[in-house]
Amino acid sequence: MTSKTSLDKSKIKFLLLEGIHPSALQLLHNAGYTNVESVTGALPPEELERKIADVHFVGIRSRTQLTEAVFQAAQKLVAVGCFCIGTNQVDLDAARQRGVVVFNAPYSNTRSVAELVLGEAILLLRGVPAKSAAAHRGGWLKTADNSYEIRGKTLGIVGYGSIGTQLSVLAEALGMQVVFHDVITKLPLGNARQAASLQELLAVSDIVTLHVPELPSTQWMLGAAEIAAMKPGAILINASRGTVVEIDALAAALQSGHLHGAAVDVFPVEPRTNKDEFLSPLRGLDNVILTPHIGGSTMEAQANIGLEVAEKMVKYSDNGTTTSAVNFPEVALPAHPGQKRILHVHHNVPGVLSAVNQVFAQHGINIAGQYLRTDEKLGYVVMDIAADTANVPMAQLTAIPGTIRCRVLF
Ligand SMILES: NC(=O)C1=CN([C@@H]2O[C@H](COP(=O)(O)OP(=O)(O)OC[C@H]3O[C@@H](n4cnc5c(N)ncnc54)[C@H](O)[C@@H]3O)[C@@H](O)[C@H]2O)C=CC1
Ligand SMILES: O=C(O)CCC(=O)C(=O)O
Repeated sequence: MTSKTSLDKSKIKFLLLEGIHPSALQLLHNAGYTNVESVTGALPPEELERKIADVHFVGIRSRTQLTEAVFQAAQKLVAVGCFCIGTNQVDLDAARQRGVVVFNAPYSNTRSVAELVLGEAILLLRGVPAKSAAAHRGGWLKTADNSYEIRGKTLGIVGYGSIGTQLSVLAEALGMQVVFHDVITKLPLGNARQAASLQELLAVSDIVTLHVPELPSTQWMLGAAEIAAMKPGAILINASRGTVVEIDALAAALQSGHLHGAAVDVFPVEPRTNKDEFLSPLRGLDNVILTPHIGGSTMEAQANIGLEVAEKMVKYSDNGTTTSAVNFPEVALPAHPGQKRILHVHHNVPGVLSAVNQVFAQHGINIAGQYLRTDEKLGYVVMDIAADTANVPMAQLTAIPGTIRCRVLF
């Protein structure tokens, strides 16, 4: 159980890792948060644990692993901003157990990923990666053999969410037939159709592209058997997560000629910084486009993500708003000017709200506004009380059984 009173804005420390776009820094500064440290790459675990000890807000992308040990070291942390879609790099339960809110940007780089995948599909169907590699070595592979238009080909999309559906629309505009597989029954856009199973999708697709999150159920979902079930001469694209495809099985299928080509943006192990060496069994295969996890790395996407996630962190810091948090009940209590605001985070067990209200009643403190939201594990209540309340009974509020964190915001 922890309790603290809000700090002056200049004392609230932000740590932004992995080269987050300057739009985030600008937004934080404009909102009065000037104590911001920006770091280009991801930090090694020990350095991260040391650095995060006095940080209130941390911003990361996909390479920083926020583990139980990191949260243990981050005693002052109140929120995490994932400047990306995926949140698999964060131990969301460890964060929630400590009352740490996690935000992300669920849509800002969707279009960038969809465009890259489509571009790669066209290049691979024409054998461009291999022809380009040969030309760099002085070769000249002028031939139409094994070169195809994208028009009329079948695109198999695994994971028909934000990226999958965006890609579906773009692919149909180019004359492709779209078939998708999802664990949920989804409304097909345009002329797309939902396959009865992953096996059916693999059997009919000329290009298979993966857009599922990293989950226990998606781990290694494309292994040797699934790759063998793809059409001979098909193409595989993975811009989801590196744990979705068995990379050795993919390398073998490319070497044997079963697959015509592949584009891979995400890997089971990725270098932490741009100075670290990239190691992969796919290196040296000319029919493979290898990219350094840049599916969402466009100036447009990064600038928008910077604004979106920084704004979410500012709103949480300024007034306790958790709208669109990924691990927390969503609360947005309108400001009641001139009043004190208290945040109380607790385990979702019976009686906590009633105990909180009893504490205020005992002290004759009237509650001007109160908003409680719960999920299956957590309760989060934001309360406004009269500004002239001389002493907020923090010790009593914090002592209520089930309390995780209680603080006076302003
Ligand atoms: N390469 C890159 O730079 C980027 C990679 N990504 C990755 O792409 C993933 C997908 O992003 P969004 O489309 O925004 O996510 P989303 O959550 O909108 O869609 C994911 C879809 O996958 C489905 N799904 C989940 N488990 C499945 C399974 N076992 N089989 C079939 N379908 C399953 C879900 O029902 C959902 O429809 C992200 O979770 C992230 O890991 C996202 C952005 C950039
Ligand atoms: O841009 C990044 O660092 C990560 C992009 C990504 O994989 C995501 O948004 O989930």
